[in-house]
This record gives sequence, structure tokens and C-alpha cells, in this order.
Amino acid sequence: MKKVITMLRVALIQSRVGTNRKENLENAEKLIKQAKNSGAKLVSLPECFNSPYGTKFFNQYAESIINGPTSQMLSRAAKENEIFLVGGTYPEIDNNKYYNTCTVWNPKGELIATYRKMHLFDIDIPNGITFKESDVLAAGNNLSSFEVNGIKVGLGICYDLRFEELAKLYRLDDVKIMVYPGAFNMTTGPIHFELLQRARALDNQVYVLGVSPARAEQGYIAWGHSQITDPWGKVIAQAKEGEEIIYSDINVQECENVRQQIPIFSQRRTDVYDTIKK
Ligand SMILES: NC(=O)CC(=O)C(=O)O
Repeated sequence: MKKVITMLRVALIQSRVGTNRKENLENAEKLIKQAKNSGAKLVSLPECFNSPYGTKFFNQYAESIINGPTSQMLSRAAKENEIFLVGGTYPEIDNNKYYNTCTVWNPKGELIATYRKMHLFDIDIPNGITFKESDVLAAGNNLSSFEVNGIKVGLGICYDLRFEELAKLYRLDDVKIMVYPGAFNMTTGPIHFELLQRARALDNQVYVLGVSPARAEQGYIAWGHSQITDPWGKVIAQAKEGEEIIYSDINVQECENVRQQIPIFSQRRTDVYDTIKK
């Protein structure tokens, strides 16, 4: 029988991101080491941690996953620090298409999962924010998960957090931890970032890790406030807006406890939902 260790120290790195890729990578590598020295076994970087976030930057900074400079750094950092590393996201080029992609590396430095943002961030809020990732990016069409000590971890990216269907598919696949690298902004961040993470955690009875870049002074201004939420929907760690690492010792047994005590998944009325719709 597979042995599941239920306790896991996680670290979310809210790194500062500028226009210089080399500096972004060096900074991320330094922070990963810091997270490891604080005992973290599962470490995540934020969305677009190696480049500014914006449609005019995606093709300029895009890299292949195979042997690109960002992949090389992530593989080395995972191996040297003997951690599971969720490499935030970076713009990927593959077959002349661009994606917003998350890669995951095991303690041997091997690539064990990739996930391409499924729901592209296309919104238009007058006097707030207009953004259209689909001008440049193609969407991914697959779920992606991996295991840390027998614990299943699922991946989503930023805008994906808004889509309950995606998180539910992971829950139905027995995921216990969802990781969302995500750069929410100064319009939607304050009102939605915490709430959406708590909602996904509560309705799927999973831990939710939301990892933002630190707030920049110009360009796309990320909200920050990276967060760890438990399967009761309670926020157990939250960053402010600057560069910071947040930690938590999570116990995935808590997912089982909530699932047993409030068994909403076995109580779903899937027998009537479809007929009511018709
Ligand atoms: N940047 C995103 O993908 C999502 C976001 O900022 C939002 O949903 O709001």
C-alpha cells in the first residue's frame, strides 16, 4: 500500500519581477534556497515570475520548456534544494504558439508536470482593467497533477481560479492541494483574490495555495497577498504586497476530516441537476 505522509511544509514565494529575465531568475533561485532552508518541501513561484506580465511581453520573453534558461534554473534549484518546485508560470513557445505555462520539478530536478492556462484572462472593466490574453496566447486543454509523498496536487493558473468546474474536476480526481500561481490586479485583487481562494477551498474541501508576484511600481501592478487557505475555507497565511515568502505546515488529513464531517460530495443531487436544467 502506498504510504501517505500527511504533514507538509509549503512555501509560497511572492517574488519581485522586473524586465530583466536574468535578474528575475537569480532572485527566484535565491528565494527558493531561502524557502528550503526554512524547511519547505513544496515550494511555488508566482505567475510570470521571469518576465513582466502583459500581452506585449509574452512573445518577447517566450521560451521552450526543453532546455530553456528558465527550465534549466528550475530543474537545478529543485535538485540542489531537494524540493518539489512549482515553477510559477512563464510564457512558453511551442509549435509557433504561445502559452502561459506552469512546470513542476521533483527533487531529482526532473520535470514531472506541465499545465497550460486553460481559461485565458480576457476582461474589460471600464475605468478598471482591460486585458486580452487571447490576443497572443493559446489556451491549454488539459488538467495536470502530481504527487508529493502520496498527496495529490492539482494545478491552475490565475484566471482559472474563477472557474469552479475546473477545481471540481480535480477534487473528483482526489486532489488535496490546489496550487494557483496568479497575478491578480489592483481592480479585482482586493475584492476577489481572497474570496475566490476561500470559495474554491470550501466547495472542494482542498487546500488552496495562491501565489502572486510582489507589487510592481509600473506596468501591470499585481495585487500581491499570496495566500494559503485550508479545506475549511480559513485563511492560514497571507502575504502583504512586497517581496515575501509565506509558509505553512499543512496536514492533508484535514481534507479527509472535512470530507467526512460535511460529506457534500456524496450528497450531491446529480440525479436531479441535469433534469432541472432541461
Ligand atoms: N490575471 C489573471 O489571470 C486573473 C485576474 O487578474 C482576475 O481574474 O481578476
